[in-house]
Amino acid sequence: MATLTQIIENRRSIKPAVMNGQKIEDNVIRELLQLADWAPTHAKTEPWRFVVYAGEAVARFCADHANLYKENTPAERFNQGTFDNLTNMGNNLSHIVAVYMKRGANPNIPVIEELAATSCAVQNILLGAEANGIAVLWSTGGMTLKPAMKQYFQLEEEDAVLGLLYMGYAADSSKPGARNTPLEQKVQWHS
Ligand SMILES: Cc1cc2nc3c(=O)[nH]c(=O)nc-3n(C[C@H](O)[C@H](O)[C@H](O)COP(=O)(O)O)c2cc1C
Repeated sequence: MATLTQIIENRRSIKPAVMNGQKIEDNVIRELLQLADWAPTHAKTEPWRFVVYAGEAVARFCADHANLYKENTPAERFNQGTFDNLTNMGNNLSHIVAVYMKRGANPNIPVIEELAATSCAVQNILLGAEANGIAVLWSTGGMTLKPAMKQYFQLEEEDAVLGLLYMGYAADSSKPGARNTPLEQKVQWHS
């Protein structure tokens, strides 16, 4: 069994294009959502929300996503390749989990904390997926961050979509990672 350090270091973003069509059991997705639900949360607002697309709903969501792009893009900027990409995004994957932050009613908790907590929930999913040999891409592509997607999920003004998790299996999910900036340049250490 991999150690937590190995799981963190080995986790990589895996694009849907290299996923192989193999399906994840719904129960495994539920277990990953359970991990997400253990994220830290200031004042216990628990702002993370998930919309899971499985089975035939995957293709339906991808078609909706492509149509959102078409309906909200001026004709002169519309790109058929982008439309086709969004339409076909689900072809090789298993589940799509849309993640959004539901702004709580506690005004003492700033939005940044709700976003931070929801991001922690996503990382729990990513690490749980890595531990289970599941490939994931956290994507903000297409219409994910656009107002049209917020409307699609019927969100309020202060809520926010954080991303779409494209999940499946891939033959090689253990490519070495790379970081451009040495850690030393990101850390100030006072003692
Ligand atoms: C908030 C967020 C949004 C991302 N959106 C995209 C995306 O739209 N498309 C994509 O290919 N990768 C996306 N990624 C994945 C990053 O490209 C990836 O994490 C980065 O290249 C580092 O690689 P690693 O995750 O394998 O360490 C996103 C990552 C984060 C954290």
